[in-house]
Amino acid sequence: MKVVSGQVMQLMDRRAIGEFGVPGVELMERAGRGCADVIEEAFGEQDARRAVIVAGKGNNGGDGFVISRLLAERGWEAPVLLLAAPEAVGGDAAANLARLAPGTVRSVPQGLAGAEGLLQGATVIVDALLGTGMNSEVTGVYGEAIDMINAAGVPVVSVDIPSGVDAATGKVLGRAVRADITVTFALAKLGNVLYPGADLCGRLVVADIGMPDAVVAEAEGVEFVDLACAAGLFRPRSATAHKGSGGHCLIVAGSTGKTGAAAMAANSAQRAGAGLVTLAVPAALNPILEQKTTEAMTIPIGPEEAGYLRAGSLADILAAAAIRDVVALGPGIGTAPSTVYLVHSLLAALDKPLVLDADGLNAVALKPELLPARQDRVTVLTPHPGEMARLVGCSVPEVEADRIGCARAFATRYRVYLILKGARSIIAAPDGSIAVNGSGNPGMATGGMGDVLTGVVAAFLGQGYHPFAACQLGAFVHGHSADFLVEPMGTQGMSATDVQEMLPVALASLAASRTTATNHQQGE
Ligand SMILES: NC(=O)C1=CN([C@@H]2O[C@H](COP(=O)(O)OP(=O)(O)OC[C@H]3O[C@@H](n4cnc5c(N)ncnc54)[C@H](OP(=O)(O)O)[C@@H]3O)[C@@H](O)[C@H]2O)[C@@H](O)CC1
Ligand SMILES: [K+]
Repeated sequence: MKVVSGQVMQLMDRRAIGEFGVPGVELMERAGRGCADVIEEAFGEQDARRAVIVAGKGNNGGDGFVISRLLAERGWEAPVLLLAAPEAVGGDAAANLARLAPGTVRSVPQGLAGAEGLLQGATVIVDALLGTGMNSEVTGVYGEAIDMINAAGVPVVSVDIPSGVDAATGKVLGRAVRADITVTFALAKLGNVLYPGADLCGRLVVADIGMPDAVVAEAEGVEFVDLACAAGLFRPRSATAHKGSGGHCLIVAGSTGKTGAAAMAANSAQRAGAGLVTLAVPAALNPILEQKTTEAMTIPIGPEEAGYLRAGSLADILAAAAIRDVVALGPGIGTAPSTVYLVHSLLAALDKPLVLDADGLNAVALKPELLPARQDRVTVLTPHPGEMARLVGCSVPEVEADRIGCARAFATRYRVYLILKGARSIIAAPDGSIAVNGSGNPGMATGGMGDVLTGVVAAFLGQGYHPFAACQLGAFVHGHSADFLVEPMGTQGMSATDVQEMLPVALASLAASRTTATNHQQGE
């Protein structure tokens, strides 16, 4: 599903009106109708049908006037609380304001004192205060109205985006409405899918407002990776599959005290569909990993007493990589100077697609200028915000303030693919393309989850997926697998190993979604 910023949506509206001759008032009519239909479907069965529309002076409010008129035509009581003087409303919104029956609108430009009673007995509140045109922190009467809506204890339907949420970033500007349903138009906005906006939207419905296909196709946006998107990217195994066609992953991992990271990365690669997995581990840890893993093969690296990877093992690792399809480097390797030197040497010398995580990333952060030495070879980085901050040389709050911008800038500058982890992981490609992962839950906030992701992404790369697809699938399947665990175990105490063991179930669900989609197409 394509997702755009509020600014891009406004450009799309202008193109539809200017180049394709769709009248703005018609777009507003369709937007209002889309909301009214959702309201009718969700709340229309109730005996008392009273929708209170809280409207601002812009076109978001204009949508609200259409909703009021259409619901009234369908037998609803649909009063409007307008937070501006009627004269302050202009354009298409003014045209729709003029079409409301006398007595429908109560205008309160100065404040809400005395207007609280209007919400009493409401079946639903329609939040039509602010949409893509919000341009500053919410204060004054708009802020009061948001507080009043949130305190009313009545279901809320937000028009386009919960008022107070920035459509470009999902951030709350001052305060924001908490909606039960949000009806957005033509395409979802970034603020509908990025946190905290995503959480404030409740159930998201994308209403078709007849935006011309060319305008939708040419709009600059990002891909939101949901089940349908991931299923479309996924290639189930063919009937003639053999272990050679599943790809062979080499996982270079582990140091004393961190054998679990190596085991989880290897086991997750296998659970995500890798044909074969080999672990290259410090020699002293080999007996432990022989025990911890069953399907994976292991290669002891370095002298017998070695509890960490050393620079002198470069040739051995290159030889191991030469007969494998993809290398994952970093889980649990530690930050010993000799290990860091080894990572730096491998960057240039490894002639295979490479996934770098954890201490592999910390080593790269010391010399990111080495990344271009990989030239056309595929490199995937999977940093969490702390690792991203180290890579860029900034603070974690700076990364979090603009996750998409930060991921895109690094990926394009260093010609790498990057998965910036966190709620709604951002996937960036060297050409600047962005995808936002839609799966996952707070249960994943625990150690080892990154090692699982590394194994999963390596498995998809090893199977020959395009790197951008491998990153999208890797991130989605990782979160989707964890989502299957929420019902039986909640979000506290879920472990990375639990997620690893659920990976085949997540893959099966992608395959099933593909089959359903194909059946639908054939049935059409
Ligand atoms: N264009 C189209 O054809 C279609 C658009 N559609 C709908 O239009 C919406 C976008 O409409 P929009 O551009 O009029 O902006 P909107 O979100 O209503 O708010 C802007 C108004 O609020 C004000 N304001 C801003 N920030 C504020 C704040 N913090 N606190 C208080 N006030 C603030 C600002 O005033 P200003 O500061 O500029 O004086 C301005 O007057 C979009 O989300 C969708 O619902 C659909 O009908 C489909 C067709
Ligand atoms: K709104």
